[in-house]
Amino acid sequence: MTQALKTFGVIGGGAWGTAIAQMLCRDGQDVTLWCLEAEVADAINSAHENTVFLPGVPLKPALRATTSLADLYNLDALFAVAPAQHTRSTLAALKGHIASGTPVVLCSKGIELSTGKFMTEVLADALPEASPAVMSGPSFAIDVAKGLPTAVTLAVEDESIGSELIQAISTPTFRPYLASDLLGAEIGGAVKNVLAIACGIALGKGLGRSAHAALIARGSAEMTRLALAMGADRETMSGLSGLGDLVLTCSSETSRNMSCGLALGRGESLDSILGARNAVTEGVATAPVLRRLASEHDVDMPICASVAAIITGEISVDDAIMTLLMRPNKAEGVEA
Ligand SMILES: NC(=O)c1ccc[n+]([C@@H]2O[C@H](COP(=O)([O-])OP(=O)(O)OC[C@H]3O[C@@H](n4cnc5c(N)ncnc54)[C@H](O)[C@@H]3O)[C@@H](O)[C@H]2O)c1
Ligand SMILES: O=P(O)(O)OC[C@H](O)CO
Repeated sequence: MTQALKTFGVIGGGAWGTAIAQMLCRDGQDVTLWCLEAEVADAINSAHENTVFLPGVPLKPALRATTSLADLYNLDALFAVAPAQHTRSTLAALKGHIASGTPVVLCSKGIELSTGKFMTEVLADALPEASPAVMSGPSFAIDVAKGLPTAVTLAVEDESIGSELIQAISTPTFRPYLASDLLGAEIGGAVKNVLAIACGIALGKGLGRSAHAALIARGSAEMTRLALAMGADRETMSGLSGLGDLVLTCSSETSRNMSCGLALGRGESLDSILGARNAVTEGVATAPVLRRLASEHDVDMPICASVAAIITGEISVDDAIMTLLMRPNKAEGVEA
C-alpha cells in the first residue's frame, strides 16, 4: 500500500503536541509543529528539545517547529492539540488553507466553556471542510515521546481516512484502535479529567483507597449515563478512551488533573495550584460546562457537579464530600 499522507501539521507545542509530532516524525513523513511561544520553537529547532513543556526528552532532529500557522497551510493531515479553550482560534486561522476532506485529528480533551461544544463541533464551525477524527485514550505525553507502549482510540467518520491515518501513526509501541464513535471518545476524554480531580481530592483528604475506587466506578457510571443520553455508544465507555483513560488519569499523581485534586484535598487554593504550574489542567474549565451540559440533558452527574461546585467556589471540599455521602441509597447501575 502506498503512503497517502506525507505532510503533517501539529497545532500546539505543549507536551502532548510535541509527543505526537515526535511519534509522527519518521522516514517519508514530514512534520511541522506549530508553537505559540517563540522560545519553544527555537529550542526545538536548535537544541531538539522542548525545554518548556517536555524537558529532558531528546527530539528527532527532523522535527521542525514554527510560530507561523501559515507553515501549516495545505498539508495532508493536521493534529489539533491546543488546549480545548484555544482550539477554535487556532483552527480558524487555517480557514481557506486546507483542501476539502483534509483529516483533522482532534487530540485535546475538553469542552469549550463559552459554547458547551465538544471539539468536533468546534471543528465543524471553524473548518467545516475538514474530515474529523478524534484520538483519545490513556497516554501521557512523556510515555509516548519516549516510545513506551501506548494504545489509543482513533475514532473517524471516514473509514478510508482512518486506514490512512493508522498507517501514518501506528508503530509497534503506539497502537491506535479504529472506532467510529467520535462523540463517545470525546466524552470519555473530557469527563475523566473532572473525575480525576474528584479522585485526587478524596486521596488528598485522606479518605482512602476504597473511596477512590468507588469514585472511579460511580464516575464511570456518570460518564456512561451522559454518553447514552447524548447518543454515544456504551461500548466506547468501556474502551481505551473511556475506562482506559479514566483508570490512568484517576490513579496517577503525575496527571495534572489528579494532582490538582490532591492539592485541593490537602487544603491548597485553586488559584495557588494553577498559578504554580505551567501546564493546562483541562478538568478545571470542563467541570462547570460539563455540569451545565448534564443538566441540559437531564443527566444526574453528582460527582462531576460536586467538582464544578468546588472549582467555582460555591461549596467547600468538606461540604461537597458530606453532600455526596448523604445522598439517598439507590440501586447500582448506570441508570440509577
Ligand atoms: N500532556 C499529556 O500527557 C496529554 C495527553 C493527552 C491529551 N492531552 C491533551 O492535550 C491538550 C494540550 O495539552 P498539553 O499537555 O500538550 O499542554 P501543556 O500543558 O503541555 O502546555 C500548554 C499549551 O497551551 C498552549 N497555549 C496557551 N495559551 C494558548 C493560546 N492562547 N493559544 C493557543 N495555545 C495556547 C501553550 O502554547 C502550550 O502548548 C489538552 O487538551 C490535554 O488534555 C495531554
Ligand atoms: O495530565 P492530565 O491529567 O492532563 O492527563 C493526561 C492524559 O490525558 C492522560 O491520558
